[in-house]
Amino acid sequence: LGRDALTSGAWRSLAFKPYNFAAAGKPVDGGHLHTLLKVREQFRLIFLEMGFAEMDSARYVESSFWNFDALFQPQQHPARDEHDTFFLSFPESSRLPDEADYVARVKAAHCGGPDGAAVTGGSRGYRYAWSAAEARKNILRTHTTAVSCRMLRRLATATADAGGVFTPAKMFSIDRVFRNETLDATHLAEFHQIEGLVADRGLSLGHLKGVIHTFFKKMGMDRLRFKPTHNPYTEPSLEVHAFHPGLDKWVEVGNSGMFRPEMLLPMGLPPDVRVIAWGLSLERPTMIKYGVSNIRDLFGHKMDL
Ligand SMILES: COC[C@@H]1[C@H](c2ccc(C#Cc3ccccc3)cc2)[C@@H]2CN(C(=O)Nc3ccc(OC4CC4)cc3)C[C@@H](O)[C@@H](O)CN12
Repeated sequence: LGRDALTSGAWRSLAFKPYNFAAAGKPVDGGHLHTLLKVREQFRLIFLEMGFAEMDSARYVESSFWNFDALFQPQQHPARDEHDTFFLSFPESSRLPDEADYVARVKAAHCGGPDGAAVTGGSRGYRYAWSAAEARKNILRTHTTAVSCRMLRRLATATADAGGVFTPAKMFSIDRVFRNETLDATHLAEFHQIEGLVADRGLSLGHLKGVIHTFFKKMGMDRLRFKPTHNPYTEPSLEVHAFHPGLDKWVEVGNSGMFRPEMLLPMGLPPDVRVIAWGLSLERPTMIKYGVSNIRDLFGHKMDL
């Protein structure tokens, strides 16, 4: 009906179909899990069936101490400046952990010298004047490895409280992390990191490769390649590549390594305890699984996946 037919009253002479009040209404969409959260649940189930316990990762604001210093990441490392990391203006800084002895060992590890070598089993450290003020600066955590760090320190103190009796641990986390980087079709200022770790005596690179094989095999990827790389807090470090049957090509699927003694020994873990860990993102597998080319299509109203 054009506007004039309505305003001129011509509609009065038209025959309208009688209302069918018995007609069923449009089915109401009862709501559904966001695609990312569906994939997060799938990863969570993979970890749980592998016997991993979930870490408490509910802390987006972190101190530089836990996000960087306790991980033996030096204060002048490029990842620690403003163009990679979001620093908070208020509260600008937080207190260092109350355990002054632990902070002192972290400082010694960074400073190096005889004190550092004594704490880290001989590492030369970075030989610079470590600043407590720098370590106190608050940031939005750049990786969930900060959570792993807190949990490993807790494992070390629990071992001490148990009179030195160490209990092995398998832990994971899947949560948001924040990077101050240029946005593009596949990068946002935040993403979800997935991280798993195993702490035990006698772990080797073979165990690291084995646990990663088991993890990715549960996603249908059983052809893996490990490529040497570098992380400040792991040595050795390995990039993980997998042959994706659907895409019929090799895909970089994550990063991994063995946490360094300069990180573990200051925590007070028994010197023969090794920690292997690996990480990946949640967005990358979700985009591949659902054929999303622009990461922004994972968010907002266009979500009809
Ligand atoms: C700044 O961005 C880093 C992110 C993110 C990432 C990288 C490293 C870690 C880590 C770690 C780590 C290392 C040592 C010890 C502890 C944690 C975590 C996330 C992904 C890691 N990546 C990534 O997720 N790729 C990926 C993962 C799964 C997947 O499955 C699909 C079904 C087929 C497909 C792809 C690799 C690349 O995408 C990389 O270019 C982007 N990376």
